[in-house]
Amino acid sequence: MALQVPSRQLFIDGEWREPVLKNRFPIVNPATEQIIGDIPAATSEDVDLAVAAARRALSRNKGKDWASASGAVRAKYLRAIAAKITERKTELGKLEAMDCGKPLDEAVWDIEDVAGCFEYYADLAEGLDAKQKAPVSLPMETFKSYVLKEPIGVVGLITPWNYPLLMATWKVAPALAAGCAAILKPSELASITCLELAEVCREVGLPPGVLNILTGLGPEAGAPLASHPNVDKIAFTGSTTTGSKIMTAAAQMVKPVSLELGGKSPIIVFEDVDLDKAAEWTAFGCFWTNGQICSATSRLIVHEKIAKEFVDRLVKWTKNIKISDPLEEGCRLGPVVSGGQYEKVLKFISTAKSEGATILSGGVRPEHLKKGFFVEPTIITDVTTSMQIWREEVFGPVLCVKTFSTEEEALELANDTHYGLGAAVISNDLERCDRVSKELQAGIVWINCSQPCFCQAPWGGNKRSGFGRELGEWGLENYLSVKQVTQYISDEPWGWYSSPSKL
Ligand SMILES: NC(=O)c1ccc[n+]([C@@H]2O[C@H](COP(=O)([O-])OP(=O)(O)OC[C@H]3O[C@@H](n4cnc5c(N)ncnc54)[C@H](O)[C@@H]3O)[C@@H](O)[C@H]2O)c1
Ligand SMILES: NCCCC=O
Ligand code: NA
Repeated sequence: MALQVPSRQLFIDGEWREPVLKNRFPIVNPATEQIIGDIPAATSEDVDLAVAAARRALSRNKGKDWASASGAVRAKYLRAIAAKITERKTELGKLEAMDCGKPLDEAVWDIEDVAGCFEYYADLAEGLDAKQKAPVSLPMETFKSYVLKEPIGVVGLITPWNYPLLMATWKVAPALAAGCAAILKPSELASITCLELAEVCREVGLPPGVLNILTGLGPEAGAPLASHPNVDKIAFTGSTTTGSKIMTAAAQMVKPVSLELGGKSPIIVFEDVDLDKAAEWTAFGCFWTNGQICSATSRLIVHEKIAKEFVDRLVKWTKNIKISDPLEEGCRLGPVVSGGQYEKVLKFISTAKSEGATILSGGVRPEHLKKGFFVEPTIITDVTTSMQIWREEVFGPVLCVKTFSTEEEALELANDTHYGLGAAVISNDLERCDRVSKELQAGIVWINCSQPCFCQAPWGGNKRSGFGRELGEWGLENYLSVKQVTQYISDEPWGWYSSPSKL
């Protein structure tokens, strides 16, 4: 059953605040196309207030309340947030499903991952205390040196709609663990659960200003955050086009950025596989989260010996996927996130057709669903490497297929992309898998699976998929600044200049 969406304001300085310009915009449930609530629309005026609140949070009590408190103190808040999220797991999962259209079972799984990620970074925050003052070995005994890891400062976190609360958490949890103060700007297409995170922070008594959450449009709320002179770093997940704009804005102030961008990831299926196991991973790799995963393995590269049988089997697996309202039991594919995204996905499919590809399966709205932004899982064959469908990210349930005859050819096809986020290889020959993994130009390689993601392991891409790594210890480093402290420990004078006392 659907839920009432809580009506919230912006979260600034530990309080709910109406946007300065008092605007709001509607939330649309993509499965029903109905308006189910509204969210506040922040503008640069609210960004200024949030940045000022974050600055105060860092300097309050000379930093002792947050930025220079021990990691153990911050870990307590992170664990309290994790506990509240776990308490509200079913409700948050439902709200997520209603907002972005992902099947309820997936949404609840995401919320569990959110709680797990806060717990994980609570552990790393505690670990940080022991790592302070790590000695650096120097070649001169007259000096000694150590390293301090300090929070970068005020960070702007800009996130997408495909995993609304999870993508936010991948940034918020390590930023807070590091001792930063943050301003989160979630996607205007799915912000409900991020506003609930604000409520959770309020309930656990997170110090005011440590996390501020501003909902609003990219150009109105995201852009002023990216270019704000008092924001010390921007961490962004979203499209390559927006990532490039953010990098340009940040460059004006030499502000560091980390960018998790789009992808067009390959999955290579060799001839020695178990067809059903490989078909299920191929379907999961592309159609999970309604195909809206940055790392979706949306280019199938299959050995020509098994191609016909494999693709037939794959079509059977996709025909078995339950497409329905995300809240219906057993749903495995919901609608894409919005009307705009629905039109975009259908346009990709019609362009593929007009360029000469074959829409082997899907490509249309499922007949039994008259409303909602639903697209059937789509498999496209007769693809050439110059076609748009091979080159550009669709961000919808669309898989394109090419065949290969040698390992070398498979790798050439796999690496034939400006992106470099994920890649998968399926084969029973594990030596081959290792060899291929080394050659794949991607930040994440899956062997005999596609998409599983653990908060302990690094996440991020190469080429136009961005740079920097989230998750794991790398995720924490994103929010830490390294300070070298070097001391002269000899009693002797330095002796470089002639001493005036000897004149
Ligand atoms: N690499 C990853 O880990 C990862 C994860 C999830 C999604 N993605 C990518 O995200 C994209 C889909 O998400 P999306 O449609 O929300 O992306 P998007 O780039 O349209 O929006 C992302 C965020 O940026 C904001 N934004 C838009 N214009 C802005 C501007 N000029 N200045 C500052 N902020 C601005 C948006 O409001 C939103 O919060 C896909 O390309 C996908 O591959 C990448
Ligand atoms: N499983 C999380 C993937 C995030 C990218 O879209
Ligand atoms: Na929505």
